[in-house]
Order: sequence, then C-alpha cells, then structure tokens
Amino acid sequence: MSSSKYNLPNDWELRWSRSRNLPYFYNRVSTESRWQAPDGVDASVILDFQKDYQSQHQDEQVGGDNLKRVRVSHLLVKHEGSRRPSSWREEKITRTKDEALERLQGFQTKIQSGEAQLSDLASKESDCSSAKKAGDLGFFERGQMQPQFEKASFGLQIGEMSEPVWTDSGVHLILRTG
Ligand SMILES: Cn1nc(-c2ccccc2)cc1C(=O)N[C@H](Cc1nc2ccccc2[nH]1)C(=O)O
Repeated sequence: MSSSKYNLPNDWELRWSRSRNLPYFYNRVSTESRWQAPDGVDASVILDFQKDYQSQHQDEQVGGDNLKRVRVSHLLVKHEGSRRPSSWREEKITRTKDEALERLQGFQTKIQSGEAQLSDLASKESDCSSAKKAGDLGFFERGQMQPQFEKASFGLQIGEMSEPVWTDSGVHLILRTG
C-alpha cells in the first residue's frame, strides 16, 4: 500500500510491521526504521495510515465468533478494590476507582493523539506484571481471561484499541495485535 499520500518529508515512508501489527516509518535512503514519527511529521498520520491499512486488509482481521485466539497488549491501572491491589510499581495501591479511570483516560488520550504508543506506556505505567513485556499478553483463547477482558479483546480488529475495560483487576486499555 503506497504511503505517498501522507506527504512525508523526503525519503520517509510508512510501512506495516506484520510481526508487531503496527505501522512504522522507513527511510528509503538511510534504510532507518522507527516507530515514532520523524521531526515535522504530525503523529496523527499514523492513525490515518493504520485505518487505511486495516480497511485494505479486512480479510486478515476476522473478528467475532469464529475467531479462535487473539493476541493483545494491555495497560492496567489498579485501584484500592482491585483483586490484588499491589503491583511491581506500587506495593499498596490506594487510588479510588474514579482516580484509576482518570489516570487511564490520560494514557488513552496520549495514545489516540499519537503522542505515545500503548507498549511504551504499559512498560512504565501498567500495574500488570506484563509491563515487563510492554503489556504483551501473547495469544489466548476463549475461557482463559476474565470475561469482560475476553469479550473486549475478541471484539477488536487487529490494530484497534479498546475503550476503558473494567475487570476485577482494575481498568484496562487493550490493543489487539494478532
Ligand atoms: C494474565 N497475566 N499475564 C501476565 C503476564 C504476561 C506476560 C508476561 C508477564 C506476565 C500477567 C497477568 C496477570 O494476571 N496480571 C495481574 C493483573 C492482570 N489482571 C488481568 C485480567 C485480564 C487480563 C490481564 C490481566 N492482568 C497482576 O499482575 O496482578
């Protein structure tokens, strides 16, 4: 899929990483690859490219009932009433549910604007031990995760991020990657 329509500065183009299921920038002259937008490129171009790519590859992104397994990355913010109100970041988590949602929505805004990637924020901010893998939970099938998390994950297209999803563990942002 040509990325010439995105008016990128000389020699840069947008490509799709099949291994990470994410767009990246490639420089045709230096052959440099990078996840973040080069200087002078509005990060919103990433979302435009991602939407165009997905619409041209619908066949690869079957969603719904006949999907056997999915791969996701997630960012979890726990609260005082979480199933395990402790994490690698904070021994005793005391924030309220409202405060947890507010914190997560701040991350959601950064990701949606292209200012940050979910994987980068999960590594630093997620209260799940999967933070050490940038939030990547790997592939899972139905019946393995908490119901609300499973329902949200299987309802996403590859490359799509959920709205905030509540489980007994806290509140999550989920990005389907496979
Ligand atoms: C489901 N899972 N996978 C990992 C994981 C994956 C890859 C590498 C390291 C840890 C951690 C967990 C997990 O349950 N973590 C919990 C928090 C949590 N609760 C979840 C509910 C649904 C999905 C992910 C979730 N993560 C914790 O750390 O207290």
